[in-house]
Amino acid sequence: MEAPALEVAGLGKSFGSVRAVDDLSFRVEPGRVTGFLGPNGSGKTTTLRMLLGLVRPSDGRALVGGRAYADHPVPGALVGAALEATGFHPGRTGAAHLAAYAPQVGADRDRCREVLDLVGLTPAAERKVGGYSLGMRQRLGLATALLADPPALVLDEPANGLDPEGIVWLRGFLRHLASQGRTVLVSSHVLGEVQHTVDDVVVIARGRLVHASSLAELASMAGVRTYVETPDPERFAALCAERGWECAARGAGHEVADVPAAAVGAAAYAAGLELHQLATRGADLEDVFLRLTGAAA
Ligand SMILES: Nc1ncnc2c1ncn2[C@@H]1O[C@H](COP(=O)(O)OP(=O)(O)OP(=O)(O)O)[C@@H](O)[C@H]1O
Repeated sequence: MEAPALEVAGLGKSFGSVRAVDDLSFRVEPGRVTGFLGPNGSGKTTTLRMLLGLVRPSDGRALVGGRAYADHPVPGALVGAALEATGFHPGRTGAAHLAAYAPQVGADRDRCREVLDLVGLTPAAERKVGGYSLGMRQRLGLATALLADPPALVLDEPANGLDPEGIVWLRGFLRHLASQGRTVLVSSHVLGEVQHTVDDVVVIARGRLVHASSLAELASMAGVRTYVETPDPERFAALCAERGWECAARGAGHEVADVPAAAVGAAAYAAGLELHQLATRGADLEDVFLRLTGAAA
C-alpha cells in the first residue's frame, strides 16, 4: 500500500486575537499509529481541519503526501476522516448515512455493508442515528472514514464515548490498519486513552509543539519507579530519606522514583527490613504528559 505521510510545517492559525495554532511542525509516517495529544483547546482539531483543507492556515503549510489536501484528485479517497461524531442527520439511519456519502468517494453498496460490519454496527444499521449513543456515532464516523478504503486516516478523539470494550476494540482495529501500511493519526486529550495504541506521539500545548517522538522515547523520559510494601513503613521512609530517594505513599505501599527494584531490595535487605512486595512499575506516561503540557502552559 502506497500511503502518504502527513506533514505540517510552520503551521499557524489565528481566529481574531486567539492564536489557536502557532509555528507547528511535525510529520506523521505511514505504517504507524500516531497519537496527536494535547489538553482541551490546545489546537488539535484546528490542526486536523487544516490538514483536511477545511480551515485555511494563517501561516505555513499542511500537506498530505507532499501536497495540499485539496490538490489531490479525490482527496476523500486518500484520507478518511472522522472529525466529530455530532455531524450526522439524526433522522437518517446509519445505513442511509453511508449510502448518501458513498458516491462522493466512489464506494458501492457492498462496501457500505462491509464497513458497517467492520465497526460492529450491522445490528443498528437500520436504526435512526438520532437514537445512537455517542459510542455508536463514533463507530459510524469511523465507518464513513473507511468507505473508500483510504491509505490514510485522520480521527479526532475516536475513543471519546466508547466503553472500555469499545476502546480495546478500537485499539486492535487501528493497529491492524497501520500494520497494513496505512498512515493513522488519532487525536486525544488523554494520553492514557491511546497509550496502548500509538507508536509515535506528537504533543502540543497552546497551539505549539512541545514534544514529538516514538512512544518508547517518551516512556524513557518517565523514568523507573519501584513499588514496595512493608510492615514497617516508617523505617522504610527513613531508609529512603537516608539514601536521598524520593518516596511517596501509594495505595497500601510506597513508590520510589528513579531507583530500580534491585537497588531498593538490596538496601532493605542490608537494613534487615522485611518487604512483602517489591515490584517495578510501568512508566507513568500521564505524568510526563502533564509535565510537558503543564510546563508549556
Ligand atoms: N472557528 C473558531 N473561531 C474562533 N476560535 C476558535 C475557532 N476554532 C477554534 N477556536 C479556538 O482555537 C483554540 C484551539 O481550539 P481547538 O478546537 O483546535 O482545540 P482542541 O485541542 O481540538 O480542543 P479539544 O480537545 O477541546 O477539542 C481554542 O481556544 C478555540 O476556542
